Amino acid sequence: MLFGINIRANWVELPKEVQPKQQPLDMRAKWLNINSSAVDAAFEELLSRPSSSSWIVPSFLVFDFTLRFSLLRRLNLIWQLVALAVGDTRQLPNTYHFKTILFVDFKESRSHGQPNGVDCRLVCMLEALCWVSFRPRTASLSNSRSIKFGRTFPQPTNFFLLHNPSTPHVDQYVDQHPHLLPSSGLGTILNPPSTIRSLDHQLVVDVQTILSLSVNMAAAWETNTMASALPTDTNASLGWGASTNVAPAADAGGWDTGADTTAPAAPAAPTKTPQEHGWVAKHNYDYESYNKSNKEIAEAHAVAQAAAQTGDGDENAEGAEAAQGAEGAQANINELGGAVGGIRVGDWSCNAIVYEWKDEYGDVGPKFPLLEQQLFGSEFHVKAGIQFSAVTELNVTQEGNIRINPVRKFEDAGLHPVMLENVKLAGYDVPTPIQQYCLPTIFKGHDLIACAQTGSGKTAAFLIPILSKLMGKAKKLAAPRPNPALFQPGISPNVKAEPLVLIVCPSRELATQIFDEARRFCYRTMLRPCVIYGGGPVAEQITQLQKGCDVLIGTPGRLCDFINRPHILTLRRLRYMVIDEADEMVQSDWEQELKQIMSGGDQEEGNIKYLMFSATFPKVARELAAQHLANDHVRIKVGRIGSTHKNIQQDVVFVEAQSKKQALFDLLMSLPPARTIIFVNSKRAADEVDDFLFNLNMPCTSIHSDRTQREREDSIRAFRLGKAPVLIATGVSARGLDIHNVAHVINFDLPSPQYGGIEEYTHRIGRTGRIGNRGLATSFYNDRDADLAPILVKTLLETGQPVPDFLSEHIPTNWAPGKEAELEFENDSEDGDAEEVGASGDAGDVGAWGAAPATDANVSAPAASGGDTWGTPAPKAAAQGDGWGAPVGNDAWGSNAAAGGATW
Ligand SMILES: Nc1ncnc2c1ncn2[C@@H]1O[C@H](COP(=O)(O)OP(=O)(O)OP(=O)(O)O)[C@@H](O)[C@H]1O
Repeated sequence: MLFGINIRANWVELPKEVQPKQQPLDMRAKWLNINSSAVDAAFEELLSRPSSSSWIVPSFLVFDFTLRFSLLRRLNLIWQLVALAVGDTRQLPNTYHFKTILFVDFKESRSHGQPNGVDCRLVCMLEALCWVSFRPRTASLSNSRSIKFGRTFPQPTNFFLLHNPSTPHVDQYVDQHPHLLPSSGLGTILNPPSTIRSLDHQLVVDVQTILSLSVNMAAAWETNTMASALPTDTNASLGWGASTNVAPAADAGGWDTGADTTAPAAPAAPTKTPQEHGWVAKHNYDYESYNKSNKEIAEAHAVAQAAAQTGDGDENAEGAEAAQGAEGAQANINELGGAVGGIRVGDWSCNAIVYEWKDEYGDVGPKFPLLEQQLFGSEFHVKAGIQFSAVTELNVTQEGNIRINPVRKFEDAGLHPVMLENVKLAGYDVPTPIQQYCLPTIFKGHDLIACAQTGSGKTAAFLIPILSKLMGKAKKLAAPRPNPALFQPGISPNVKAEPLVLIVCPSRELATQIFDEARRFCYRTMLRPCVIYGGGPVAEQITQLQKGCDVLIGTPGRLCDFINRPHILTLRRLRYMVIDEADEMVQSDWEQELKQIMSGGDQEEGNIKYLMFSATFPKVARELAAQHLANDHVRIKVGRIGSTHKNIQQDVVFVEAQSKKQALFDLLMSLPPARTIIFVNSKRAADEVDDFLFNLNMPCTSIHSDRTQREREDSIRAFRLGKAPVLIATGVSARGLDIHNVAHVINFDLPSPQYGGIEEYTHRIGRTGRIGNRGLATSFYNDRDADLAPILVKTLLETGQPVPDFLSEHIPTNWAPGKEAELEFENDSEDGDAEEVGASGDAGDVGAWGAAPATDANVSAPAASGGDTWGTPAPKAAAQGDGWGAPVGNDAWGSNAAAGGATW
């Protein structure tokens, strides 16, 4: 049975008798039938190919892989379509097998374009194929999923891939996987690559026609009828079909205009392409790199590490570098495989290069110029911006029995000399306010809750003092470790990880980012940082731990997994535990994990200092957090808890739901191209928006929790490097991300209270306007966001942002310019006594933390003490208003502004 029909693009319902009756087969999938003569001829050609007579029903299955589903949904879709296609043997007299399965793979869109996307799709296809050919009469759909590769096909199957030339990776994939060919016994694939290619040429035009008709399957999924998924409304005002998912004409490859066709008029094409507007070309993936096996990656890694860390060390470094000359240095960088920040293309973030300590180094390790360049020299690091001084205007409030004297200069902080050098190498001239208070607090050994705006340097606020303090003691405290020169995974004796510092954070991306920062500050020291996170390669993470691990950064699930394997990880030596994004950690689903981690060591009571950090800290989270800390813990906040920064311009525009995608595209095309993050509230929306923009040639990528870890890391890397300067993300996956030159954040969906509300809003927009840079945040608002409106308006007023007319009813009645301090924010209110201690004048933010009355027991700033006798004098409380360093000229749109030549 061939489900053929006419070119008028009807989506024809599956005949009643083969419609599945029960879940999970109760799908709304329908058949796309095409009657174009050219396509039909090609189909006939396919059908005429030899096949086993044992096939009961020759039929076609057309899979449209242009859809952007998560891996799970893709699998479900495939399974369910296959089930539909073969018929339900419980309902039908015969088993329907396919003679031919035709996979239409025509468009490289983001998730498809990703290397793992390719693998996933082909794996899905092959699994589907296995299943179709193999399905026992009694097998249920769920059982069938357990069918694995390696089983031989009972009958030959024709397996076709149709794809257009813009997706050469399919050919590459088949070329690189000869085991898929018949000789392996894994079925008969009658179209070796050459056939695929010739088929491709025959059919490409028609495939594009199919494409133009089938793009909207996703909408049909929801609407119960494929017909409604087709554009029926030309909606002249927008130039788009009523269905927001309908692809634009620019992408569609043209509608068929045959005589019997009543195809809708194509929507108006955008007048300019993104590239004409100055956006970089959309990014093609480097499949060669990403298809490397873990073994190949590990080998390249070993070579690179050796290249980065050779030479006699410090004293010769300058001379060696000079001798190397520009050419030599370049050659060495090339040996790092085009690595940026010590991570090569295609490598896992957990395998990024770290400084490998050798026993013969004495107290301080030698310099390695190439490694130094990788760690500190990247142009992709966030640099302090022109508005750095604005950070100092914020009031600092501290609370608790202890009073901390801030340090105004790194030189006065009693840092280990190597740390001081690393701080300079990182380009930090002066500490930010949160650092001014955290450094002495941590040096003095207090537990701490610290709250400061997004992008204000909280990571360094804990890393610098902790690592500096440990540097002098590492030899005494650290666990034994193998000689890095001799270490061989699987052969060297197993050494368990016994970190001194544990940093826990909610997202994988944040974990790897903190790891990057730790790699910098551990440079030339014995302290070895490692990162472990879900989705990453377990074996490789264990290998890293076995090389030595003094500073461990991790996400809760993977941490608990390793803690439960005491031969891999023990917390018995732990001295510091840091919980980053602490409000998220204490409030979310991690209660069990956090409990296990906090009590997971057999350390002596009181040995561990607990430190909690976040930019937002609702009262309930603060109370929960405080339960984990010592009674005399210090609490520090910079500005109002959860406040946004006035370096971020916040625009709110009214956009109806159905117009959002068009509005988004128009917005991106109305501003100079610049690195942009677009936030949505669901994984599905992330997929859809990404598809929409990508099909309009916007250089975008996306990330959410259903993506494989490979895809996630690759997306972030592409965004960080500017290859894909538009990132679509769900909120959680982007918490804490610190990416150079993010000039624009767009809330495509505002975070309603069930999506994190105003705290989530603060974190999202805080991806721009970091560390003194200016940024723009645009939020799409419509009536569905009314719940958020009152607090959103106060947030706007607090930093002097204009309130749009449609939100003016939410302006508090007693509001007047200059009364920012009187705005009431529920989550900031407490009833205690606190002392405002820092920064410029304007009192008005007192009493945020409550609890014990403040005493005047000034704690002097740290002398070079605690065994770290590094000879630096104890810092004096410097006068306020140390300049914040020269502006680095990193203005909101900065150098990106130039149309036609955006630099990322
Ligand atoms: N003293 C400093 N001078 C210059 N740059 C700094 C300084 N301290 C930190 N930075 C840089 O500022 C950027 C933001 O820091 P970080 O990511 O720690 O912010 P954060 O406060 O943790 O933000 P979020 O709440 O969004 O996670 C980083 O790129 C960091 O390297």
